[in-house]
Amino acid sequence: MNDGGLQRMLALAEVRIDFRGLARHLDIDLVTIAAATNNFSYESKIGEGGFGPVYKGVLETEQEIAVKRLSKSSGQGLEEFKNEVILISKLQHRNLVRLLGCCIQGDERMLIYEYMPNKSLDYFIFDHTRRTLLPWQKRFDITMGIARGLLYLHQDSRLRIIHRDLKTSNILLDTEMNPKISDFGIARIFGGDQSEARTKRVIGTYGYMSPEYAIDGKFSVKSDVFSFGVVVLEIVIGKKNRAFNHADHDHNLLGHAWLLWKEDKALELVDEAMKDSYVVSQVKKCIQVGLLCVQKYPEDRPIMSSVVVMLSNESVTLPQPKQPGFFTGRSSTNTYLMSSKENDHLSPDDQEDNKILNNVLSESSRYSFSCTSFTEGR
Ligand SMILES: Nc1ncnc2c1ncn2[C@@H]1O[C@H](COP(=O)(O)OP(=O)(O)OP(=O)(O)O)[C@@H](O)[C@H]1O
Repeated sequence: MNDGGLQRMLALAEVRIDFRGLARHLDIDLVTIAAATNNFSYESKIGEGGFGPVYKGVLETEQEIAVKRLSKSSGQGLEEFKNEVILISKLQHRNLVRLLGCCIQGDERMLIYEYMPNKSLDYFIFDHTRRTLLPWQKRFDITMGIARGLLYLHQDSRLRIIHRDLKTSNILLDTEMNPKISDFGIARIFGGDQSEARTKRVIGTYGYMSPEYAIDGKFSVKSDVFSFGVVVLEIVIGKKNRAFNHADHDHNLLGHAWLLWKEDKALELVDEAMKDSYVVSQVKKCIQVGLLCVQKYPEDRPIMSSVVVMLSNESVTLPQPKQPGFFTGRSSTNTYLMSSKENDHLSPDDQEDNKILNNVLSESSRYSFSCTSFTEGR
C-alpha cells in the first residue's frame, strides 16, 4: 500500500473509532424527535431528498430542528449514514450546516440539523418570483460563502473532504440568507496527501458532475470545483444547467455561457431579475471563474483557495477559460448527443465523451451506475 493509502486508512480508522464516542455524544432518542415533529406529522414534513423525508421540529428548549429520516428503501446503508454523522460532527464552519445529533434506534436512522428557515438556494434562483428577492450583492455574498465553505472542506479542516454532490439544492439558507453547504451523505475523506480516488459506484447529480467522475468514477477536489462552477453559473444566470435549452443551439447552460463569453457578450447571460442591481466587473468575474471551474480537464481547473482569491480580489488577472466539460445539452428528441453537424466540430475526444454520456445518463437526476474495471477506493 502506498503512503497516501495508508494515511487515508489511518484517518478513516481514527474517525471510525471516534464514531462510537460521537454517537453517544450526539445521540437524541426517538421519543424526543417524535415529540418535536408531532410524531412525524404530514404538516411537519418540509421536503424529500434522495435518502428520505425531512421534517421540521421544535425541541423542548424551543430550538428549531430539521430531521432527516432515512427511508428504509433509500439505499443509504448504515455506513453512509455513519459517514454523514462522522463528517459533519467534526466540521465547524459558518458555511456548513450544523449537525446537532443523530438517532439510531431499531430500524430508524435520523440526522438532526439546525433548521434553515429559508430553504435552499434553488428554491429562490429557479423561481420566477422568488428570484427577485436575491439581488446581485446577495448572490455574490452567497457565492463567496459557498466558496469559503468548500475551501474549508478541501483544505482548512483537519480532514480533506470531497463533497461529491455539491449542487444548488444542497445550499441551504439561514435567516440572513447566508449559505450553508449540506448533504454529506456521499462525501469522502482523503488522508495525507491523497489527491484522487476512483469508485465503481458513481453517485451524484447529473448537471453538476464533472466528466472524469461521471465517466471514469474519478473524484478529487477538482470534481467538486467543477460542481462549484456549475452552481456559480446558475446563480448568475438564474437558470438550471440541466433544464436549459436554447432555440439556436443544443448546448446546455455551460456551453451557452462559454459561447457568449467567447463572443464577449457575457453580460447577456445575467439573470433579468437583477438587471438593475449588478456590478458589471463582479458579474463578469463570476462568469469567468465559473467557466474556469467547469473546464473539461481537472488540471486546468483552479483549486478553491485560488477561486477565493480570484473572487475577492479586484486586481487579479484571470486566465481565459478553455472548453467546458459536458457542455452539450438535451435536444428536443431527449438525447444527450449533440446534433451530428455540431458533433463534427468536436475533437475525437469530445465526440467520444458525448457517445459515452449518451450511454450512461439516465432520466433520473440522481443516479448510480457501475463503471467496469475500476477498483473501489473505499
Ligand atoms: N437543515 C435544514 N433546514 C431546513 N430545511 C432543510 C434542511 N435540510 C434539508 N431541508 C429541506 O429538505 C429538502 C430535502 O433535503 P435533502 O438534503 O434530504 O435532499 P436534497 O438535497 O433536496 O436532494 P438529494 O437527496 O437528491 O440530494 C431540501 O430541499 C430542503 O428544502
